[in-house]
Amino acid sequence: MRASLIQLAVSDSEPPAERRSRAAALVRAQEGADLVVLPELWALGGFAYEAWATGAEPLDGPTAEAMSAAARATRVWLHAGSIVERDPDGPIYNTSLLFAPDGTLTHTYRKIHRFGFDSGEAVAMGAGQEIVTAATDLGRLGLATCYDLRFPELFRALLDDSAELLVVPAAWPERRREHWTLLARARAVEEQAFVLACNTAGTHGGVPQAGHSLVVDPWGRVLGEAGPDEEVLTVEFDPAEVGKARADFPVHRDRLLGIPAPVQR
Ligand SMILES: O=C(O)CCC(=O)C(=O)O
Repeated sequence: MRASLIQLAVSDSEPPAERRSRAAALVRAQEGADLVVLPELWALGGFAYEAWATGAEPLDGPTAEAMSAAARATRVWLHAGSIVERDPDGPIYNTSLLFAPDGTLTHTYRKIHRFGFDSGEAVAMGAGQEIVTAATDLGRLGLATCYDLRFPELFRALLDDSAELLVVPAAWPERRREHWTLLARARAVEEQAFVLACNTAGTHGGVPQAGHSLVVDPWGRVLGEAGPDEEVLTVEFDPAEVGKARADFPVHRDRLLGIPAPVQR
């Protein structure tokens, strides 16, 4: 299969409507790909907190509409990164959108681990409550977003739901780039899965982004890695490698499903 990760440069100066058109054109340019991935919160900016309340949109809002049309025109599975979702009955969420090649929105995932400690998502957004995997003709996708990458138990839950291709849109800062590439590889090795990790480039909310989107195979090998700037990273691989890796090195068989309790002293 061929996957294209669109590492969009996100700035505070480009209006969201223009960035939407630009992203849609980039998706349409990926003809021949099977799966196209965009980063986290690329329309408003992952660190542009002050833009979220007014820019939040519903699941049939302008970003979803543009991405559905782009997926349909290009006949690709499109993981359109995430939007600031306005839930009419609740808070805002950081919600990822997956579109089928006919443009149908088949899955959404609300980010479970909110980043920011005492600011940003952690105070402004609701936390997702559901693990999401998606059966596709390419394999089963497991959905996670940015900061989620630091929580291996989420990825174990995705494995337990048969995920083979772990798709991680992000807005990961340059300051912690080493963590980004290291954790993407760690999750691939642990779950014996492909990791497709798509970051933003540029600077939003005053936070320079790391770029360096990457695709990692189930052995932890980096099949392709972007540089720091806007770029489309295209990688070809065989999803059947997941089953082969799990059969050749059946480490999951040795999982202790109940870790022994600590000895009381
Ligand atoms: O965990 C990190 O270092 C970055 C996470 C982040 O920027 C996010 O989840 O938006």
